[in-house]
Parts: sequence; C-alpha cells; structure tokens
Amino acid sequence: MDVCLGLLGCGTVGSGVIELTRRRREKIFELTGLRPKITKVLVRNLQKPRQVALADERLTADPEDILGDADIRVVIETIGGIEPARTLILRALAAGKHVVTANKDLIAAHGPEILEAAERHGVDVWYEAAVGGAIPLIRPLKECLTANEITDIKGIINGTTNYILSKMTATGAGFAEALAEAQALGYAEADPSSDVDGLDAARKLAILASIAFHAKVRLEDIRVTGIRHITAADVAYADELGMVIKLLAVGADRDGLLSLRVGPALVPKDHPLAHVNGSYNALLMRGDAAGDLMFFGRGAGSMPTASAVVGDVIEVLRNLKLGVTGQAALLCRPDKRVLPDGFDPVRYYMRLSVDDRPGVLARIAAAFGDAEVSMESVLQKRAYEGRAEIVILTHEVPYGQVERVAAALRSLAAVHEVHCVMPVEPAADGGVT
Ligand SMILES: NC(=O)C1=CN([C@@H]2O[C@H](COP(=O)(O)OP(=O)(O)OC[C@H]3O[C@@H](n4cnc5c(N)ncnc54)[C@H](OP(=O)(O)O)[C@@H]3O)[C@@H](O)[C@H]2O)C=CC1
Ligand SMILES: N[C@@H](CC=O)C(=O)O
Ligand code: NA
Repeated sequence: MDVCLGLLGCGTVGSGVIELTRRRREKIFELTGLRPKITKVLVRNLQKPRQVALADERLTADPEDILGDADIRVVIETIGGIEPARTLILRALAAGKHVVTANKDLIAAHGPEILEAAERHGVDVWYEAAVGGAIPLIRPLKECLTANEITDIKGIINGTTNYILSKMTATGAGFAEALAEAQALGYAEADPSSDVDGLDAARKLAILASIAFHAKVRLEDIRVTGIRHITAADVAYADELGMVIKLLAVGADRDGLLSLRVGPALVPKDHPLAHVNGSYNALLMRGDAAGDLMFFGRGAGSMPTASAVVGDVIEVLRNLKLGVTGQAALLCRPDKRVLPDGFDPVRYYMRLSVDDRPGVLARIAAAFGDAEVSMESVLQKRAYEGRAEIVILTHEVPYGQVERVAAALRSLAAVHEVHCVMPVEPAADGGVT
C-alpha cells in the first residue's frame, strides 16, 4: 500500500529526502509493508532550478495543497526557521498528519508546544535530523539510554564551524574563504551567522540537554561564544601548544544543577574530539550505567541529513502499520537551575596585543595576581609597529575569575586588545571528562 507524503521545502535537505525516498522505496516497503510516495512539495519560488529532477512529486507554492490533502498522512518539514514552519507543522498535526522535521531552531524554541500538540492529536513528531545530521542521537537518548542518569554531554555539533576550523588548521585557509566553501557544500544555515556565532550549536545543545537531563533548557540558559574572532594566529599558537581549536558544546547535570556552554576551545591533539574534522560531528556522553559513549558521523549535508529524516519517516510508517502512533511523550520535569559559570575550573588561553616596552609584562602579571588567577605559561611572540603579541595559559580557574582578569586587562592603557579567551579542554581520560 502507498502512503502519501507532503514535503515542505526542497533545498539541500528536501532534495536529499526526495532522492533517498525514491531510492529506498521498495526496501522500505519490505521493511514496513508500506510504500512511501512524496506527492507534493512546497517551495517559495516555483521557477527556481532544483537539485533533483521531480517526477511524481508535484511542486506547489500553496501550503493548502498539502495541509488540505486528506491523502497525505505524513508531512516532512525542511523549510527551516520559526515561521511559517511552526504554523504549518501545528496545522499538519491538528489535521491528524504525522510530522518529521529537521528544524532545530523550531524544536529548540517551541519543542514543548509541538510535542504537546502531537500528543493531543494522537500523531507522531520526530526530529532526528535536527541534531548531529546523520548521527542517531535523539532516539538513542529517548529510547536506548533511558535506563541511565546522563551526567555529561560534550561534543562538536555544528558542521559549518567544524569545517571552517578544520580548513584553517589544515591548509591555513582564511575564515571567509572556508565559510564560503561550507556554504557551497550545503552545510551552512540560510543565515550563516547562526553557525559562526554558535547559535546553531546552542540550539542543538538545548534540544539534547532537555532530553538527556529531563529539563526544559532554553537558548538563554546557554553561555554562547562563536568563532568569528578566531584568527590564523590562534590556530598557529594552538598548534604550538599541541592542540587544535574546536567549537564545543558542553552540558553537565550535577544533582539537578545544570551547566551549559558553547564556544571555541583548545583541545589536546590526543583527545578523541581533536580528530573530528570537516563536516563530521561527534558527541561524547556519560551515563551512570552505560559509562562513556561516543557518537560520530556526518553532521550536515544533503544525504547525511536525509538519512535521518527518511529514518524518521520509516519509524512513522512502522508505527502506522502497527497502529501505535501518537507516542510522542514530553518527558521534561520542571525547570532545573542553571549555573552560569559551570562547575569545574579549567585552564584558559588568552591572546593579547600590548605595548612593546619595559614594565608592561609586570603590569599584566599584577592584574592576574589581583584577580587571583595564576599563569601557567607566557609566550611573547611577534613584535610589530611597537606592539607585542602575548599568549598566556592560566592554571585551572573558574570562568567568572577569568572574565574578571580579562576586564582588568582591557582597562590597562598598555593593553591594546584582548583578542581571544578560550578554555583549554582537559586531557581525555578515555571519555567525556
Ligand atoms: N543543510 C544541512 O546540512 C542541514 C539542515 N538542517 C535543517 O534543515 C532545514 C532545511 O535546511 P536546508 O535544506 O539547508 O535549507 P535550504 O535553504 O537549502 O532550503 C529551504 C527550502 O525551503 C523553502 N522555503 C523557504 N521558505 C519558505 C516559505 N516561506 N514557504 C515555502 N517554502 C519555503 C525554500 O524554497 P525555495 O527553494 O523556493 O527558495 C527551499 O526549498 C533547516 O531547518 C536546517 O536547519 C538540519 C541538518 C543539516
Ligand atoms: N548548519 C548546520 C547544519 C546541520 O545541522 C551545521 O553546520 O551543522
Ligand atoms: Na541526528
């Protein structure tokens, strides 16, 4: 029996979904007893050339052609952003249609509203593609790992920034050039500032942490720093220190108190996350029974993302066949408290440009002393036009204290700029921490 699907959006992800659904149609029939058929595809611009040739799939610019079509049982949303995606999904759910979405912006901001609507209308909503592209993360957390108390999640969950940082490290490419490549490869969001400013990773962390820690984590709960200020100089210093720079998303739950951050960090070259390059993502998790787990795979791109979307569609079809749809339970407990500074002190990297004259280093050392932050090492590197560049590694220190020292340094006349302050990831003990 055929099951009609309506697709919202036919860009990087949507065209991958069309291709993969066609390619796997008979196999899916073998697996589920139902044959998926995308009959209508919503786009904004009907004249635009498509990355996939359309056959059975009829293009439309009118959402009613999908929402009002009683034959369409499943709606796949690959438009992105909040509106009109939110309204279209809520209307599809209200019409008794199952929904699969790749939209992290929407799930991070309106997940509870959407899951509650699905439960109310007795339909499924799945969003495996929203975090980590092809890597199974949502369902393992919701299903396979539920026997555990998850205490830590840490990893690389944005393909665009990982591609940019990997390129800068491997080839010395500049930031703008590497970003343009990531866009051309279909990894970046429609507005790539979501990627480079860390918001995309923060939205994904909000989704993961909500599920892993059974909490309602909002974007505002996460301390977010992007990678715009990272330069070739930082990449070169990191290399000299035996490290690479990665945009990390880190969440921890200590007896109901949460710590959540996204930002660039120096990662030792022998750490498992140091070897995750290009559009690959990886996530480490720690559960009280499972111990340490590592998930690795393509985090962005047309077919990797389609793999997760079509996997969700197959889950809907299985449920349809078994008559067990509408199991989308919202498992979050009331809000847990978030600790802005995090739990564990770590070492920090700082790069400053300062006046190249006697006495300046002593003033910098005094600012560190006043803030009770001790320095592990100081490198004075390039001198140019009367200025010197100084790279400092601190001993382990809480985040608040390193912010105080950075503010004190900025107020010194001899300090021209504090370019970059980044945590240094501790050496891996085989797992998350
Ligand atoms: N790209 C990736 O690697 C990944 C993306 N995602 C998520 O998947 C979703 C889609 O991303 P992606 O495919 O890259 O985005 P694209 O920009 O490539 O595609 C978006 C599609 O949605 C259509 N669209 C946009 N606005 C409207 C509207 N108002 N009405 C109707 N159609 C509209 C566009 O139509 P038209 O073509 O006519 O302009 C286009 O076909 C996003 O939520 C993204 O975050 C998730 C994981 C990975
Ligand atoms: N823009 C995102 C796409 C996948 O979620 C990324 O770069 O990871
Ligand atoms: Na995924």
